[in-house]
Amino acid sequence: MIKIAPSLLSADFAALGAEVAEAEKSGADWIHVDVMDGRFVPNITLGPVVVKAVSAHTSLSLDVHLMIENPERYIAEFAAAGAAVITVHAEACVHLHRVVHQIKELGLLAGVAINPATPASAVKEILPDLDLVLVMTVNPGFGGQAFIPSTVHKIREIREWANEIGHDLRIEVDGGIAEATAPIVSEAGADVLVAGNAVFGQSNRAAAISAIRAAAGGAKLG
Ligand SMILES: O=C(CO)[C@@H](O)[C@H](O)COP(=O)(O)O
Repeated sequence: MIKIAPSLLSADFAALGAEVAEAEKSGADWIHVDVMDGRFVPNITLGPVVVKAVSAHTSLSLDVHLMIENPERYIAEFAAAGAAVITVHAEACVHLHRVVHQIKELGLLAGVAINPATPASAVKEILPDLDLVLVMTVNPGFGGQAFIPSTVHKIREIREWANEIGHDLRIEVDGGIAEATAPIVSEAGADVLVAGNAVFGQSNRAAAISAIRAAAGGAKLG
């Protein structure tokens, strides 16, 4: 089943409560929360205080994507704030296995993200321990960037590895996902589609979510 996770980065930051409530009403499955520190990525966004505030306005799972250095220092705080999924970057974690298990021990789903220039092999060894792999389809830091097609083969590779070991892995994609790119990533094996501009940038969010879901689902059926 495809999940659509609208990214808060493209929402109205002055009305986040209303924005997540509307996304839920419009058919979103998860809410994707982009946490940026101005060091790992060249942008600064929000922290656990905002995650907690947002969690009061939705019953959907909060899918927290940590684009920060030293994520191990903040995992407990994001868990307490209401995160259901926490994803850290392979490039930001020297002790990736320890960080992944820190997330799982808190009862959350654990994800690892890889940047466009990072090979899929960066997650191969730890794949059995993961609930989710996030294949970045843009360089992290900003919404509204163009999808990078050369990232797609990594989705396929990771899906094959997961199938080989019989592991029920979620593969998430993030960056430039819209009606046109959804079938490409879905056909390759992605099943959680993050969409910022293609949902929150549209006036009719329900129509935007169903168009992306239909495009992705069509590819799977085809
Ligand atoms: O993590 C990021 C960017 O670093 C994303 O979640 C963006 O917010 C996606 O935005 P669109 O490309 O879908 O507009």
